[in-house]
Amino acid sequence: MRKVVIAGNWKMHKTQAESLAFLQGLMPQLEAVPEQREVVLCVPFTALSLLSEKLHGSRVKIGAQNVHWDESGAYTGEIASGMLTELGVRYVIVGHSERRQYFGETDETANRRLKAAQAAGLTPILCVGETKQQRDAGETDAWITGQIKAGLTGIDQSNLVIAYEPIWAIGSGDTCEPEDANRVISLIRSQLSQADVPIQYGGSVKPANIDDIMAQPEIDGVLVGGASLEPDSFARLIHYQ
Ligand SMILES: O=C[C@H](O)COP(=O)(O)O
Repeated sequence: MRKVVIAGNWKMHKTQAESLAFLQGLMPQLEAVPEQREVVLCVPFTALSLLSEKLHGSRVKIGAQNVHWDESGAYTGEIASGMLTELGVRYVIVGHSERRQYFGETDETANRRLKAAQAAGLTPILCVGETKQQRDAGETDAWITGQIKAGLTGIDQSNLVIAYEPIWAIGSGDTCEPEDANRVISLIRSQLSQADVPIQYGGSVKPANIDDIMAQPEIDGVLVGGASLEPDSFARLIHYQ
């Protein structure tokens, strides 16, 4: 049976003080989360240490939002895998569309980051997704197929999560129809050599649509931005029906 992974991506939000306030609201709502659901919070580098300590032994695993491919070196502003594992970080987002759009990341650099993450024992969450223009041109399937092929070259699929995030659905309130997301995720799964890789959907997931999204047979979880920033909202996503 495939694992379900419900992950929040805080992006560039929350100071340490704000992170603590979030935890105060979330902690009482972590009881009775079904065993097979993995709950992850991918937080800014500056909050990793604090949250890792506070959430130790809880149902919530900590994730980072990026990792460099080298173990150390002259890479100003970058963070190495060993710096994350030392803090108890378990997951790391790789190749998010915002990294690709604003910071020049590519399938090739995503692939290198994935390898470094896995070598350190981190579970990478590889993000793929098409633009509105590509979707309207009927290029979604070819684009996603190419991203998966390039991103996963030489990757161990036994320690991997994939997130399908159509770029036009991110932060827009314009969610992909659950059946449509299910179809693309099925296409991604058909390209994998391992059957048990969890594949998430991401893009304007919120309490109002989580149940419909998680009812789809191919969708194994969600990667959530905006709706992961408030404890009550994130708790509702964790406790989807
Ligand atoms: O990583 C999360 C995605 O970019 C989705 O963000 P969103 O839930 O705010 O649309």
